[in-house]
Amino acid sequence: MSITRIGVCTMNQFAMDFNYNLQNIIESIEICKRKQCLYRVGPELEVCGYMCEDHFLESDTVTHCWEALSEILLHTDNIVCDIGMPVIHKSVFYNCRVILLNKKIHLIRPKIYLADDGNYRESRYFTPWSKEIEELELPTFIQKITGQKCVPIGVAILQTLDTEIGIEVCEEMWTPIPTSASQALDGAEIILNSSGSHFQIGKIKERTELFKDITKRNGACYAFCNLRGCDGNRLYFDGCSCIVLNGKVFAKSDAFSLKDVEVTTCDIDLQEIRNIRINIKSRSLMASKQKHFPRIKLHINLTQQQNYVYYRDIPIQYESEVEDSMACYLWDYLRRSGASGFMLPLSGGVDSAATAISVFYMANKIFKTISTIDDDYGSHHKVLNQLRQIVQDDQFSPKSPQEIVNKIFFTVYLGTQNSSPDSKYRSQLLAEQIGSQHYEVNIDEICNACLSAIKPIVKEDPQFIANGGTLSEDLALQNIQARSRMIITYLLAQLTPWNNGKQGFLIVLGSSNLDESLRGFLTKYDCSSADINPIGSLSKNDLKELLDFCYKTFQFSALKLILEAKPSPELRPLTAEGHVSEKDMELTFDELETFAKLRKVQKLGPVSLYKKLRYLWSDISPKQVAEKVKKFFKFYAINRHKVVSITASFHAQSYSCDDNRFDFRQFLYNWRWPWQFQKIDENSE
Ligand SMILES: Nc1ncnc2c1ncn2[C@@H]1O[C@H](COP(=O)(O)OP(=O)(O)OC[C@H]2O[C@@H]([n+]3cccc(C(=O)O)c3)[C@H](O)[C@@H]2O)[C@@H](O)[C@H]1O
Ligand SMILES: Nc1ncnc2c1ncn2[C@@H]1O[C@H](COP(=O)(O)OP(=O)(O)OP(=O)(O)O)[C@@H](O)[C@H]1O
Ligand SMILES: NC(=O)CC[C@H](N)C(=O)O
Repeated sequence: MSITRIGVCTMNQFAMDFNYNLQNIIESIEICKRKQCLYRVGPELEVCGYMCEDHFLESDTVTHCWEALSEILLHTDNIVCDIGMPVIHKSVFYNCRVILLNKKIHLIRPKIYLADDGNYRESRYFTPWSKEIEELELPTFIQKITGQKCVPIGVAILQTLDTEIGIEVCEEMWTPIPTSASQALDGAEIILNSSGSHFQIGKIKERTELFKDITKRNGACYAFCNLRGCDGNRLYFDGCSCIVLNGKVFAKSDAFSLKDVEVTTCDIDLQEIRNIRINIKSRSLMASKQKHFPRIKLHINLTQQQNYVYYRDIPIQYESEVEDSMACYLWDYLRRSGASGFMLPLSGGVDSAATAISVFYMANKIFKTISTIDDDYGSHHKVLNQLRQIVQDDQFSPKSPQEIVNKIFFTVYLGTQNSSPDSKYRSQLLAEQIGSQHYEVNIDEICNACLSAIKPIVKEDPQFIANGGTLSEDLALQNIQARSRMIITYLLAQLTPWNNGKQGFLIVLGSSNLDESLRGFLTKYDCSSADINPIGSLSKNDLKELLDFCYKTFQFSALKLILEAKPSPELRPLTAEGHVSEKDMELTFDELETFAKLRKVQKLGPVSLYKKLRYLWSDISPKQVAEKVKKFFKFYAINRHKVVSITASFHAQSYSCDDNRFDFRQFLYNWRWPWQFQKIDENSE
């Protein structure tokens, strides 16, 4: 047997916060030493954090990384430290791994395939490495510590006294022929992948399948090391690091945890890799033809492990990944923003209930963390201290998640003459069950004051359609209610801490969903304009699933009532048939979700989308399909401008329509789409 133990460090790094990141890295190295790991691997760009975006283009960022590295070097006695940071070589920026051992730098390994789709734009900052190994001259203050003038930079396999290690950086694993496959064929037994891989529904499963597949085909130990936490923007890195051997997951980090540093490790018997490889003949044939990678020698024996614990294949399943990721994201946002809590306009509908329940979910996670005293990482103390700082009470010791919610979460029902008693009741009941401090404010007077102000200008009082008015009058009367809600919410967010004798401000949460944003069924600069929107990339159906899951988990009766109610903006006079969103939108939420997926995930334009839907919606005639497709694109085009100014949303879905970072499309269209609609008409005859 040949046993080795690697320390895979999942780290919650904060973009551009060098002190905090360095402290976490040093802590992770010390934990690795305590756990007798001889190789410490960290996530992608961990020194400066990921996403620094255009800060990656500032040479200061790279200089600060070297400064931090000068301290990390002092902790590298008898342990290989594999550190992620940007490096400049011959005036070109590279996204690199820096391999340290015994106060020396042994290799700088730049990324060779950059991440450039979806949420990533790495080639805006970095250049992929495409050369043979070269020599990089170290900054003089580093030379003084390492005693080296130059170190190798390029792609190589690390050769220790007893095994060989391949290095892969995040996106390289997602390519059709991953670098790890070639390195494994050339003899690397352990592959280390350091990543900054964000959360999206279903992605953890997809990733794990890739690791299993790579190690099954080749026989290898694959250690995937991911970042954790809010990236400083809309993404949440889910952590979920793991160690996989020959197709089986042997160890994994806690998913969606509040730990800033976590070291995952397990004992790997390298003999198991060798035995498998020898016996796959087709692999042997391929390996015999594999191009040779240069070797970098590390004078260390990695198989010093005397004890051996055998691990079993661990299933990776997360049924609450959306709730968990949103909760962790909100916690990072809260503790880093300096705010003293959240404020939410709570309407008694699905959307704001989903936002509210994600704050409760966050509190529940905090409560569980601070109730677990025997955790190796001191998370109990760290999280409790952060919470005490936020609530401005150094004795605060909550006995339930509701007690936490009560200190940091404020909700407000903003009723008008068009609001129903049912929605008011649902809002108040949910607030009571989750523990938020709930207010009720009637905004009729504010709307009336606005209308009085323009009285001298307008020819007569505007009326709702139900009272004989035009569509313009009706929309204006709806929008003034919606916009007044936003103003009152911000006013309360600013004054609530002061009113409670506390310092600071509250973060205003928004809750407009994906379907309504795509269709433009929202008032620009109303309650959809907030500081941050946790649910913006989720469809109404996703949100209903989320509420249903939370209802089953927490048994809050308010959630059941909310799920049973018909979505309504309640902005028009109450009539017998009510003000029903789907009727107003002229499209159902199911239809909108289908459009969202086909246009964004499958990248279908109006004509291809129509052709696809003819088969998917075979129960209606091609003409009816054509009408729905044209209706959708008309509304989308008229309203796309609303998405430009929409609140930043937490990214959770592949079909998000976020115009600022994910779904780049113009916002001024010819909404008649004459060319495309003519083709659709020709095809539907
Ligand atoms: N091309 C363009 N580029 C930039 N801006 C453009 C523009 N076209 C119009 N605009 C601007 O946008 C304005 C129109 O947008 P906006 O003010 O939003 O108003 P609008 O789209 O006219 O009406 C809002 C709609 O959302 C519905 N709603 C509102 C609130 C809540 C809910 C709910 O479900 O709870 C639903 C409401 O029933 C109504 O159907 C124009 O008056 C103009 O100022
Ligand atoms: N009466 C209200 N009190 C407080 N906030 C409100 C009220 N009406 C609307 N809002 C705010 O405006 C947002 C948009 O309203 P919208 O009707 O789309 O959502 P919802 O009421 O949460 O859900 P649903 O669409 O299922 O009714 C709400 O999520 C809420 O934040
Ligand atoms: N940082 C990266 O290279 C990430 C890319 C990868 N496609 C992911 O989404 O996880």
